[in-house]
Amino acid sequence: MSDSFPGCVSSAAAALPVLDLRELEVPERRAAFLAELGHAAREIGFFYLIGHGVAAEKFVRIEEVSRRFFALPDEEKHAIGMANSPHFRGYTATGHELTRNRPDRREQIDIGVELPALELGPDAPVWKRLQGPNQWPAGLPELREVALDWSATLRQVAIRLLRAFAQALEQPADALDGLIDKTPAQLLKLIRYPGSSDPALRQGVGAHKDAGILTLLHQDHHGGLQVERPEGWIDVPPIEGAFVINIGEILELATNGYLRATMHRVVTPPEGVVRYSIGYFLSPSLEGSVPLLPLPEHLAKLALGPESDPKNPLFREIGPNAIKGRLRSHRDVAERHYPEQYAALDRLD
Ligand SMILES: O=C(O)CCC(=O)C(=O)O
Ligand SMILES: [Fe+2]
Repeated sequence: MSDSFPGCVSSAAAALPVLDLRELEVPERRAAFLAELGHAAREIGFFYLIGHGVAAEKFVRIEEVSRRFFALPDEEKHAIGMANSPHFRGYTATGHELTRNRPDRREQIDIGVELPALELGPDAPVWKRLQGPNQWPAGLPELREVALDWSATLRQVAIRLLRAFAQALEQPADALDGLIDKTPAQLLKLIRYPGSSDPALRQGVGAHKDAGILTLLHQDHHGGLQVERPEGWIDVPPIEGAFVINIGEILELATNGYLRATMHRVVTPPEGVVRYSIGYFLSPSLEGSVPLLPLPEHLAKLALGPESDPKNPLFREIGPNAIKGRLRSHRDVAERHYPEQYAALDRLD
């Protein structure tokens, strides 16, 4: 796929490290695992994870329910359109999500933590409206059980990794727990990328960094994910049963840029091919703010400072950051539910 893109470097799977989470529990392998984890997250910001313990049946169930969801009639998907939801949950049709102001060629459903909406007075901070129920399709009742089970399972893997990161940075294992110990937040996205050979429709999802703490991605066998490296964009080919893990901007901020949130994108598959992927994003509790870890001197001197986009600076307070990102990506939700913020959006661009 890469040869159709100038400046794109092709790569073997081995271009990204493969880490085995089982090694964390083996006393004589543990130190080496933590060193590899720190290295992968610092140098590349992306790696494959095997030995994560997620049962093969769970992969089968989530893949199956994802395909069945996208195969529902359009009316059923549109009935749970994200524009209905001030909590940014539900279905987004192809072309309706923007990355850097350009439409992505993918359809998806966003599923967060299933909690009731908060009762809010007029002076409540606007980000408190992010909490609320998901939208579930009437024609696929199993989606709820399977998606919430997958999210709960991946949350445990993500938390194990977060604690391993803390230790790789020579901190106590719970040093980053403050990010997640208030109201839980997370996002599960079931995604479908329809193929096209039109060069104008190459953007499956445009180049971006993930906004959260950590992302665990399950991709099907088609490929299309690419990561930015100093030498150009490299392919991240699928490895069966492995998650692709990447660092989000929150972890970059908490480590003063020692760990890296790396740019990545998805290239539209060729005509006649459909790619499915499932992203689990561990998000910080909205009420919190991002700590700055007191890294030991020998690590601190390697921290680059967070590479903040001047057009989109990051706040340490999590709630305001989270709502800003969602409003920019989903203008239809902004227009319908956040008119005041919608009117101000262009000034942010
Ligand atoms: O679908 C993929 O492979 C990656 C998607 C992604 O990067 C995202 O949704 O943030
Ligand atoms: Fe991403």
